Amino acid sequence: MASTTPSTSSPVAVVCVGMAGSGKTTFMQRINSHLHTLNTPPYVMNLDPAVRTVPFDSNIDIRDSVNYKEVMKQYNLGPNGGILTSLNLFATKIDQVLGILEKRCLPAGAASTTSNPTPREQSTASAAPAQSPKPISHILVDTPGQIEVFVWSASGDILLGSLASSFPTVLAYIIDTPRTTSTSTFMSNMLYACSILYKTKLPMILVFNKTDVQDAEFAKEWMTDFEAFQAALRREQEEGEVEGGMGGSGYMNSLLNSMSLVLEEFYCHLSVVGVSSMTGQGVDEFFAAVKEKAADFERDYKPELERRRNAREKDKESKREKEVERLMNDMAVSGSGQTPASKRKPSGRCKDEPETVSEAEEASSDEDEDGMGGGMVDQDEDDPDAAHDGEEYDEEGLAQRYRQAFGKEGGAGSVPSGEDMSFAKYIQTASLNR
Ligand SMILES: Nc1nc2c(ncn2[C@@H]2O[C@H](COP(=O)(O)OP(=O)(O)OP(=O)(O)O)[C@@H](O)[C@H]2O)c(=O)[nH]1
Repeated sequence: MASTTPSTSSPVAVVCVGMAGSGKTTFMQRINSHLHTLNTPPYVMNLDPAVRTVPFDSNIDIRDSVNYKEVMKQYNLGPNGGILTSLNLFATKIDQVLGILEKRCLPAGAASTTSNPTPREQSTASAAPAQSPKPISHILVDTPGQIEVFVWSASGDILLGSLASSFPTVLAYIIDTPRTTSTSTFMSNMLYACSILYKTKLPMILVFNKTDVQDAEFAKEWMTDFEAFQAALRREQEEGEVEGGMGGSGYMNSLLNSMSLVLEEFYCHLSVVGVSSMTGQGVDEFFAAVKEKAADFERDYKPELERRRNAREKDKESKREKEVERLMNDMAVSGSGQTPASKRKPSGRCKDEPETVSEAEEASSDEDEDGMGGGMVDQDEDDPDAAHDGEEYDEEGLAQRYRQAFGKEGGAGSVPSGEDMSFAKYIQTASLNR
């Protein structure tokens, strides 16, 4: 997978997520036209496969690669399954997508991969920001309305993780302000935002949208002043008691009270802006928050991302080493003078040694479950030449792999003797008997 260390001149990726109808697409349209007005056109990606029309020009559009309706038909899926599968299919092209993004958006020489332009790129080449004299400062990403399909799916993980490995990435969580004025819907929205922050581990901006209909000051106050939230809660309770509504529920109130205390810490990590995608009010404030969060990404989030990536690599490496060690042990068990006599059967075969390939595979998978070894797969993953399919998985290939394993561990002089090859021999015998 392509990975480039983002430099300070890297564009910032702004990923818009939010509940259905919160105004993601309208917001994207607004910030897109704002950047065009400033003569700093962004690079735009649409990841919503189900949207019929997009009110802005996108440089990369998932609908060019995946036909959502066809996916639903072919896999016999409903709308959400169709979106999820379309995203999965698109995620398989992430290397290509990153290649294009890096080529178009990173300063010359910084891109780690190259790629051919997509048909859309070719067709919109004249309007593409790549041709613009100014470097790209922002990558804008619109996501499907079904927020959970993107945020909680493996493909969403892959897309966000890949983006963040190449560019400072910021989440813009769009909130429908007029529908968040009650303490309970406000708290539900905050908990959802908290879960996304926890899941993605990316810096987040809360965008209270539609401020032309409902001012967002109340929300900002609730997030900074615990007592203001409590007062609103009491007010709702009194109204609820008068009207006999849910506001009077003692359980709900104490839960909301506690949640607001718990979330105080979470609020500190967020930037909050009120925006009207209709009028453009608050957009400057939003871009100031993007700048701040991009700096946070470089300072706090990137080292953590790199730490996790290194830990994954280390884990992979140690699994590979364990696997080679296991093979060495297997061969030692079958070889002469290396296994204690007490552990051997009279035939020379260890009592735990499997008789057939399927037994060996079972044993290997048992070990994997126990966390004892990474299996053969890891080795093959990193050695495409070692990849095989049924017919080619012959004894010669096996012998060669054993020789390689020995060569790696014990040097050229440690190629096993005829007797030491007994493990390979029994596999040969087993495969002849199959
Ligand atoms: N008054 C007002 N209406 C808005 C604003 N932003 C969006 N809307 C309206 O909210 C509705 C939903 O907007 P969209 O942009 O389609 O929302 P979305 O989140 O992209 O929707 P899905 O992708 O279908 O989930 C539309 O009717 C918009 O016109 C705003 O700032 N003010």
